[in-house]
Amino acid sequence: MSLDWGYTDDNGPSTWAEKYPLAAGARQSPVDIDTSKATSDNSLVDREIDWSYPSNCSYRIVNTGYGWRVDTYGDDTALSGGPLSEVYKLEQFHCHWGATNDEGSEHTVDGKSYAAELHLVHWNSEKYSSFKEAASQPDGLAVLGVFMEIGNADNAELEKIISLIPKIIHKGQDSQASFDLDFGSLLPESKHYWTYLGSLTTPPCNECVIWTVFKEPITISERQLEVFRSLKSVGEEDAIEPEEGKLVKNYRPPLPLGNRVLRECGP
Ligand SMILES: NS(=O)(=O)/N=C1/NCCO1
Ligand SMILES: [Zn+2]
Repeated sequence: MSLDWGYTDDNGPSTWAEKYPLAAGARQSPVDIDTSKATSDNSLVDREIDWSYPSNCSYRIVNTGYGWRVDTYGDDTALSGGPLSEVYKLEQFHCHWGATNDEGSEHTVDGKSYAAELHLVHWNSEKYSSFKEAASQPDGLAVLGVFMEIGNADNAELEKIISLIPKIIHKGQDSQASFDLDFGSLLPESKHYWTYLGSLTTPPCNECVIWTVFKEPITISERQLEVFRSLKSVGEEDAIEPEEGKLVKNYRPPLPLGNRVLRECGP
């Protein structure tokens, strides 16, 4: 069964509002980060953003049909401070990329795209009893956005995930693995970021996300990015030509910031 949304001309971002009306809202993500509009806020400095993730844990990686997603098991994870008033738990992380290296990130900075963007999705476990409930609330989710640019070397931490992708080439396939993932290495050294109120960038595009987009990118190699692009959006049983159904891009282009406030922490 084909997806009722995706990233092709037939089911891509320009069509989503037909089936998912929230996608046409005024608090949508991603946005282009116009650095001239960013305002500093001392409260972001006073309460430094802080995270705690386990070093070794079992994870499930799944091909959702629109990318890879690593489901974590939330316990022993915590994200707090910065723009957040409560403690949030890590639910999952995933990535967005493009067909070529000059596109792929969802957020852009002064019109510049990066080659990919990593999203660590957290939910407000202090106020709400489940991820599903939190995803229906304006302060329910906190997503960390990390830009990825092409570097000469492989990203060793990402390689632990990328090495599993050949097991989930087709939509619906998953793989269970326990590995010692150093999340700290998936995040940039600098804690400087932009933050604004937005939405999920995938349907149903709920306007429930407090976004934190780090200013400093991490690196990924061209080879590693090509592995992302080898994923397929169709199931193994879907008889299509080998080159068809490749997930060469899965990013939503920016939406208007409108009258939302864009704050920054750090130069
Ligand atoms: N790209 S995103 O905004 O993180 N999208 C989602 N969807 C479910 C959880 O995060
Ligand atoms: Zn995402």
